[in-house]
Amino acid sequence: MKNLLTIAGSDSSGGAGIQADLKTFSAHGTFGMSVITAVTAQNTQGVFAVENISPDVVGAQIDAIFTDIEVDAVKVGMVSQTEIIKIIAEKLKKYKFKKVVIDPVMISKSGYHLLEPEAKKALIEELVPLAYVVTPNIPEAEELTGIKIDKFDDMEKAAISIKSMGAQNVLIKGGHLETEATDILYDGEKFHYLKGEKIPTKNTHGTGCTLSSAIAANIGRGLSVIDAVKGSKEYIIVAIENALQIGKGVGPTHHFYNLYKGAGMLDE
Ligand SMILES: Nc1ncnc2c1ncn2[C@@H]1O[C@H](COP(=O)(O)OP(=O)(O)O)[C@@H](O)[C@H]1O
Ligand SMILES: Cc1ncc(COP(=O)(O)OP(=O)(O)O)c(N)n1
Repeated sequence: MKNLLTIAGSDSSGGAGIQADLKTFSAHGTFGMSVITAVTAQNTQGVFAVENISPDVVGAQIDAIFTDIEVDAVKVGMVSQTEIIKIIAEKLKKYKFKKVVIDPVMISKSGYHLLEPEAKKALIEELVPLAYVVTPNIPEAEELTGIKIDKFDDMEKAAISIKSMGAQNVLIKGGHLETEATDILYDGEKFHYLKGEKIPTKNTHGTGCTLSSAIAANIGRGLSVIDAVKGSKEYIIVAIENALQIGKGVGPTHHFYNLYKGAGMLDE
């Protein structure tokens, strides 16, 4: 059994954040653990309140896990404040932990700023350099790089720019493209296109969280970056195809074990 850790915010409606990550870890046959950075009051229609956890308690949660349990991979999601980002970076360095997937969550689909604007600098300087894989969506890649993204060429330029910030591998997610959902992985040498058709659904709450935690699970299971990302792309497609029409707004992706066919997991 592989042990996976998510460091992220709680989504009360269960579609994104810690809850999506833990469901994804379970669906990948791994044991999920969580360090909670913030509690959000959220549903399919929006984010209504956020309470950040103190940096000391975030740090104590990380210590509690790393001093006791072997961790195979970490995913970092919502981290709203500079001091929270700093303590996470400090602890990942202290435990010399390298298999880190960073989802640079900034604004929810409903438009709420999950990253306080003044914390962007710390995200770029402290966390992105620790990423084995960083997974911005198009608006996040634009915000990180200042590059306006209209076409694949711009996604490639943004990936090069984010790689130069210190991340080892950059996955620019294409869920915000108009006509297709093609993601681009840049490993410093090659661009790998993960082609995807746009599934006609409004129920895409938690797609970014689901994809990044699937990548972390696959890396924790020992897959190469490209195989981890390919398997996760298969996983997110099935999770979106089976997304749930619950609530009055944007419904969540759905995870269950026997839907998963990516990365040969069912053969193990
Ligand atoms: N309607 C869709 N059809 C198919 N794939 C999608 C759709 N929306 C998002 N995706 C995929 O979901 C993953 C998450 O991407 P994205 O939605 O851009 O992230 P975020 O939730 O961070 O905004 C990517 O692999 C993207 O291509
Ligand atoms: C607590 C929490 N963390 C992250 C997000 C963002 O989720 P994401 O999958 O990137 O996209 P949306 O669900 O916002 O569309 C969140 N909403 N809440």
